[in-house]
Amino acid sequence: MRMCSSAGADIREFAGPLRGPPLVPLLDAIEAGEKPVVAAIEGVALGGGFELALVCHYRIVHFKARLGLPEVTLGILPAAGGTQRLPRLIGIPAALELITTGRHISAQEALKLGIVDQVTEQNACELAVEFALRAVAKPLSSRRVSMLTTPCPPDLDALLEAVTMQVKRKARGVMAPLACIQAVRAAATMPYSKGIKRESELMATLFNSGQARALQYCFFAQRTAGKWTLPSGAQWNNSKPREIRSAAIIGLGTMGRGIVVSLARVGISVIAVESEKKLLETGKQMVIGMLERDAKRRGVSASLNLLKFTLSLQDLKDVDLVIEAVFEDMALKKRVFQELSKVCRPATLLCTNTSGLDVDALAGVTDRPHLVVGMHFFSPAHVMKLLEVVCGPRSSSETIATAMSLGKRMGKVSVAVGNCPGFVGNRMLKPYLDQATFLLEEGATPEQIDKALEDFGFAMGVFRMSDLAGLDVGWRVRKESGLIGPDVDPKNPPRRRQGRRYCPIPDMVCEQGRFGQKTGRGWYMYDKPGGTNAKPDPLIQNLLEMYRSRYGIQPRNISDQEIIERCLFALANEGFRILEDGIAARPEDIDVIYLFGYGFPRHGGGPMFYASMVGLERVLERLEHYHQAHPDVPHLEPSPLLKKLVACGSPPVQKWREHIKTMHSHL
Ligand SMILES: CCCCCCCCCCCCC[C@H](O)CC(=O)SCCNC(=O)CCNC(=O)[C@H](O)C(C)(C)COP(=O)(O)OP(=O)(O)OC[C@H]1O[C@@H](n2cnc3c(N)ncnc32)[C@H](O)[C@@H]1OP(=O)(O)O
Repeated sequence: MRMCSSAGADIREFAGPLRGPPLVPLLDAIEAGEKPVVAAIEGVALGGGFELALVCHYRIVHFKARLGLPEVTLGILPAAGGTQRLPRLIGIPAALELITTGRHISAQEALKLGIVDQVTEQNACELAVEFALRAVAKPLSSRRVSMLTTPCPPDLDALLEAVTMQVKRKARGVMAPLACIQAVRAAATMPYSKGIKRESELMATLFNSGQARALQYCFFAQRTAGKWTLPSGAQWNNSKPREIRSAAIIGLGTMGRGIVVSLARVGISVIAVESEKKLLETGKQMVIGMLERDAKRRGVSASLNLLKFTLSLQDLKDVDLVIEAVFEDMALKKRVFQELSKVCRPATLLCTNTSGLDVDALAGVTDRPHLVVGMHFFSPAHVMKLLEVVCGPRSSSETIATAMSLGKRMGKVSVAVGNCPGFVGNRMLKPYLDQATFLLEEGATPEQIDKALEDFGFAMGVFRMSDLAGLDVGWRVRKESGLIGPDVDPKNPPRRRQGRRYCPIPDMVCEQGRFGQKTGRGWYMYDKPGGTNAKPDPLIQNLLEMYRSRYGIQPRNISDQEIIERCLFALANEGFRILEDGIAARPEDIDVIYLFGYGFPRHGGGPMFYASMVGLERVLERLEHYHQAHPDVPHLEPSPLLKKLVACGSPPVQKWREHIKTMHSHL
């Protein structure tokens, strides 16, 4: 049997009624056949493709092939016998690890684990034919994997318990890995005929679950997100990116260092620029350390020869692309861009790593606005997968294509977005953070809000995340935007700014020098500056109590449901506005940004998919309810697009585009 490449079942088919003959009896029949069947595997054998290989009597694999059972990442389990055959073939511990993580393995690892019989650098198909001819005379009984007895460790229960705990810790609230463990237990404790029934029952519980729908949506959303289009008709598949051989990074702070590492490890020459000798030296040492650790982990040599460190912008005259990563200050960035305009050759692309400033205003101070684009990395930039490519109204299609392709080369999930304050991710963060602090005023604690969000599946609750990011960043932005400081009208009521509700608690926390993990104190307390172990701080509790009594706020019990609804529906509501404004082209783009940049749980699909899963009508009703209770919070007022979608019968996410008037207008 030749398997050029099989990615398994067609995932799109899971959305509708399943067609075709049932797979399990078909596979059982191949295995039970009297003629030897040899699988020749090239490319990939994943999911159902791998399960098909498991019913063959022998497996020959090309050395570049990859194998795996990634079903768990789609919210399901390998339901064509995979959970029953793999443990029989390689034992419980190894099978559990592969099935519960869904990771792909190389041909060499498959050989080591005993999954395949031979790895070849030649044509796998030709070798398989030779193999089959030799196998004709041999008995097949020991080659029928379903007939084997599962090698069972003596401490099976303890092992399964340990893996269950590990899975629960890593993937809180996720159903599929737990069902996988139960299916593997069946392989250890039941004959194949019963185990396969158990596999099918477990699959049935997962198959129609919201989690499976969300995870399968994420699979396609991630692939859709790279497919940008502009109103001009220019798009991902008709715009040629430029080849980037050399780049320069301005600023060796946390972001700059991460970007240097991301570029150098994919073979791009990098010139790193700092303004002072001491900063340059510190940055250089840190970059070298990061690259060396990264290379050691990947078993390659560190590409230090690609790096150059300098104090002079003059050294950038020949680079293909510059990424500015200086302090988040518009005047400073403008000075840098003016200088770059003078120094760099006319064809050099000028990119900014701003997390929310106007990319077009920066383009406006250069001699080449069409070659200016935002490349918003997420911290730490060498670890986080997300890249927002911010398209100004004057960015050319070639510039966008180049930034998107460079992101892909660096292993990022790149999403093209429009230019507005905060772009997509940080613009949506504002209403989310506001709701969290309003809930504090009303009676919740940081740990209660974080727990509700972490139980929902977020990698980190909003306060722990803010402590990690640094509270001073937002404080500075609020000062610059006149929300605090001398510009505030003294007649302004204390908990209102610019005509709407304002919570000053985050400012009060910063006034005490509590900037988060880096100062050892923030919304939580830590063992030391830079510590990561967050503990509730009685001082924050006191601050909240004093604050409430000063403003006569009677604290009330707030349910987890209210926390989730107010934080997440406000988040999605801003997402609808972003779609209306044409800042994101598709709901999938917003979801991918939140999945890869903000720790939104994959099994929730992202804020927009989550809203559709809850039901748009319900989201609208709850937002109306909360807006009525808090009329001074405009973010809670349901967006016109949400209302329109509900009026149109709440179409699925993939159909929202048909209802959005201004699609692409700002990209
Ligand atoms: C009450 C009801 C009871 C119901 C019981 C039901 C029982 C049903 C019995 C079912 C039997 C189960 C069989 C099996 O166990 C289930 C499966 O096999 S699930 C599928 C598992 N496979 C995967 O998860 C693989 C997914 N794909 C990948 O990992 C990668 O795509 C790749 C194959 C490694 C290739 O990667 P790249 O080269 O980077 O390319 P892309 O990722 O960009 O993909 C290119 C293109 O292909 C599309 N695509 C890839 N795989 C699939 C797939 N399996 N199905 C559909 N489409 C796929 C991908 O989307 C890209 O297309 P584009 O989106 O760009 O148009």
